[in-house]
Amino acid sequence: MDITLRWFGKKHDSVKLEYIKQIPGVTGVVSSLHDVPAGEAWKLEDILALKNEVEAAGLKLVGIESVNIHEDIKIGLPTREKYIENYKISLENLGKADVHLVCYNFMPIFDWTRTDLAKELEDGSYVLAYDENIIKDIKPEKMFERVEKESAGFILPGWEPNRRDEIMDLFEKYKGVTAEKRMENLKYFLDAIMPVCEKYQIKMAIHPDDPAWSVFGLPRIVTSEKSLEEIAALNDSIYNGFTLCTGSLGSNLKNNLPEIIRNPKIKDRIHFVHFRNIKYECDGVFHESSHLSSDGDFDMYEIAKALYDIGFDGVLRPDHGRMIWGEEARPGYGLYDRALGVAYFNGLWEAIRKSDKSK
Ligand SMILES: O=C(O)[C@@H](O)[C@@H](O)[C@H](O)[C@H](O)CO
Ligand SMILES: [Fe+2]
Repeated sequence: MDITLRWFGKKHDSVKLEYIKQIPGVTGVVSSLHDVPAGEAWKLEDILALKNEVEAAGLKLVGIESVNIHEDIKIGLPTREKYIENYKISLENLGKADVHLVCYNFMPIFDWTRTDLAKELEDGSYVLAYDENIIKDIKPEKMFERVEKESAGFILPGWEPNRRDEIMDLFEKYKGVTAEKRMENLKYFLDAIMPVCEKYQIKMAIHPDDPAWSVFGLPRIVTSEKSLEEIAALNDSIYNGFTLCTGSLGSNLKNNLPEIIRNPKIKDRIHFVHFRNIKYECDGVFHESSHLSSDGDFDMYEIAKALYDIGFDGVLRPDHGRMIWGEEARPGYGLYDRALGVAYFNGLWEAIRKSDKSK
């Protein structure tokens, strides 16, 4: 297994690769070409430059998070052909650069949604939080203002200010695009790219919708055990797989994470794990918590145990962390609490491994 951290590149991240390297057990990072807009083909030289930079710090570039999908592919417009071709070129170049994991999502218009990027907890730490009551009453354009104001000067994935103008136009384009249609569009995309993934052994890992239900009236399709089963069935290739993001999928408390991990139709397709915990305050209102089971709603031991039991040997990373010890960084992506998350996971994993009587 590779334990990694997400790194946004020198230009977009306050966390240094050298510091990531100091976290016990971390072998690499997942990163992206954050300046390439969704839909454009990635150049081999740019990928190699990123890879060299990571390797110079003694780490591996274990995967890409994310190669984003152009909205026309998600909507199923005729123009998708061009963007799918570009996606295939990006994959090919990643394969040539020896990168074999790609995380992506199929969320309409927005990536993850939060209503508060710096909610202060009792202990003085700051966390990302979600309140369905606010989302219910707010217009999407307003969300941009909210996010921009609170993002400490960093650009958040999916909420790039230059996307604001597209938003209303996109809402129009999404009208009438049902969940079923979106699933078909995902199949169309997967069928087109899988031959390239097979050729270069690139594991595609779709990220669940966050939160795991529809927001702003836009249907979301990666929200439950059933939807993961459906996605696995869209294309039989093992390269059509998942990012098991505990915090996203688990935001719907009906989703039983250990059970989903053990599901025979899903388990071999889990290529990437985002390991984190959340805490519900009341219905529809939650905040991200420290990784510790007792601080949140998930039993992190049971999640790690399920991963151990299925023989998980892919890539794992802590997902978001709290902002602690006065750190200033991208919301959710400070160094300190994510490093604590890694240490905690390492402890769980060692204990599970050593108590395995069958070994
Ligand atoms: O919540 C996060 O920060 C990430 O897990 C997602 O933004 C994730 O990178 C994307 O959805 C994957 O495309
Ligand atoms: Fe995630």
